[in-house]
Amino acid sequence: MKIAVIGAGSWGTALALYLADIGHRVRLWVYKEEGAEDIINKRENVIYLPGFPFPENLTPSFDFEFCLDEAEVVLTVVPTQVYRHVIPQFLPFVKKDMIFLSASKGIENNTLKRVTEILHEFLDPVGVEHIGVISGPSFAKEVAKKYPTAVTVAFPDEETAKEVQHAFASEYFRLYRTTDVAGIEVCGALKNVIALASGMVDGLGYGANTRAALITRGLVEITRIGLVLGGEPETFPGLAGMGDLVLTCTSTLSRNFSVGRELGKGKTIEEIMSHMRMVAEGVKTAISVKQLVEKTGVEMPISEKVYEIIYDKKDPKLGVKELMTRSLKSEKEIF
Ligand SMILES: NC(=O)C1=CN([C@@H]2O[C@H](COP(=O)(O)OP(=O)(O)OC[C@H]3O[C@@H](n4cnc5c(N)ncnc54)[C@H](O)[C@@H]3O)[C@@H](O)[C@H]2O)C=CC1
Ligand SMILES: O=C(CO)COP(=O)(O)O
Repeated sequence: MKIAVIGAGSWGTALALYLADIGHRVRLWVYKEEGAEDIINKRENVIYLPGFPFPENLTPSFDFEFCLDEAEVVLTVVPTQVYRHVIPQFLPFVKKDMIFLSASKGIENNTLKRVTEILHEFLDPVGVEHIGVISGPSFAKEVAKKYPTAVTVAFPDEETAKEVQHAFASEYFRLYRTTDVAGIEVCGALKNVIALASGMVDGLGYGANTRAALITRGLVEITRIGLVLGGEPETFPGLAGMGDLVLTCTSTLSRNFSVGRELGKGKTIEEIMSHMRMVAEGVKTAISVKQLVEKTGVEMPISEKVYEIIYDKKDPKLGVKELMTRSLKSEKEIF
């Protein structure tokens, strides 16, 4: 297949390398920023994913027209909050039979749109029919190292999901398919906020008990809002739900976990972000979650606490205490 990957961060690059490795023709759009010329000239992502040279069927470029030319699949992998600025730049080169697939994990601030909803806003007028999402437990570096990985691909119509599933699968990258686009996207976005909380309790010096409680109750919280936002119940225990939640809540490879850990140790978000070039989507998604709670009335105590710690500068230790001393509940209560 001819594939355009929009966004040469660590995940866009890992996916581009992977898809080239299994024989597709891949063009990788690179955002023009300091040092980005090196990615093109050295044919290696020396900024975001060093150590993995590009094969000959993977071409990095700053030019959208070149990247989208003849593309059958367009994989979008930029940070959630910049989609609205990036899409208009490639829109003139979109053809209606292109398949769009988001690999980003977040919810846009203020509009509270999932990434495929942002894509629909721009691509529906062009007549693009197939817009889906790929998500699941998948650290870029581990995919680049070809470690066996399993993710989920979702499209509203099963046939397109099946087509992408088969085109993308290999002996070290396995895909499951579903039609639950909303559920998959909500899982991918919200696990980042819980991963921040998991990092915080690690930074505070708490142990495995605390982390296990957080993951379990985090999944309840994700399920609760996910169902309200149209997700299907089977999605939440799956790869994009429980799978990715466990991955990012337990590994220092996760940027969200790592940022949470620094917050737990007492640093402010401003200090942490000042020397971080990569994106930790949960930091912005926490704002969307607060807005979602206000809009829907759904209770999301862990995520709300993450917001308060980041933005209201609440002491993380106090945050944990407040969570632990909430009114006592039945475990059967989801809502
Ligand atoms: N890194 C990973 O292991 C995984 C990341 N993701 C998701 O992929 C998405 C992209 O993240 P990463 O590839 O990790 O990025 P990254 O954190 O490695 O790099 C940031 C990327 O954002 C780009 N960027 C910054 N400002 C921009 C702008 N104004 N316009 C266009 N691009 C801009 C940078 O050029 C760079 O490519 C996120 O939603 C993330 O949650 C999903 C699965 C795994
Ligand atoms: O989503 C991811 C792995 O599935 C990556 O998580 P981080 O963005 O926290 O690094």
